[in-house]
Amino acid sequence: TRSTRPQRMLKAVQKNATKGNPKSVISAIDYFCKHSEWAMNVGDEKGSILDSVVTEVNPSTVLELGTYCGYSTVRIARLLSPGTKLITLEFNPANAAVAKQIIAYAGLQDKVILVEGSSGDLIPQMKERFGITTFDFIFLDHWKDRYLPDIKLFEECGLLRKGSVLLADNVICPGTPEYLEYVRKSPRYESKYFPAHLEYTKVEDGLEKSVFLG
Ligand SMILES: O=c1[nH]cnc2c(O)cc(-c3ccc(F)cc3)cc12
Ligand SMILES: [Mg+2]
Repeated sequence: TRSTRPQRMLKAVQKNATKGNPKSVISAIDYFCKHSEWAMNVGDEKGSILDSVVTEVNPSTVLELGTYCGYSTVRIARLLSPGTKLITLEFNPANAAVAKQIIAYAGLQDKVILVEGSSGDLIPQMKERFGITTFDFIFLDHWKDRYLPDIKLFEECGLLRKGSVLLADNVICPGTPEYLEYVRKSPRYESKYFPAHLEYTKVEDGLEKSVFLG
């Protein structure tokens, strides 16, 4: 039967990237998406903004919502301090299976905890299952309709502390208007918009960085 796009992306990584070299894995995926098949990775333009925020925060506890094929997982994990791990949640088992292999190809498997399941179910389990007190950095990149309920879940579960940074992809395209209104209006967040474009296109999109004020 016909392969899937994530499976073809994995083949492109195995063919064109160097094992153990995260930068080459990132480049191979971007090349595949620019020249072969578009895919919903955060991409290199928004990815550079992601890199700069991760570097600035230098987080000890990291959560990613929406692994997909592991592109942003690799981008984040390659920047983490030794001994720091990131937890990434993926709803789709087939995507998780590809992501696991791409993360391993980059040599970052020891810095990543990949968990299959829905964010709504898993967020309340973070403390008990992974010994998390609060998250220093959260990357929201799963499903636009989950951004608002999930940020409220973070608050309810006491997973945010003064200075926790949330970075959200796709706030313009596909768009998360209710989430944007919430973080921009709430006195408990300091929000900033980073304009960019939808990955591998000229369509407007951007990242919203929101700092929890406690
Ligand atoms: O569903 C998505 N989850 C996470 N990231 C996404 C992302 O970066 C882009 C898109 C997307 C954007 C335009 C389009 F025509 C089709 C899909 C979806 C997701
Ligand atoms: Mg995205």
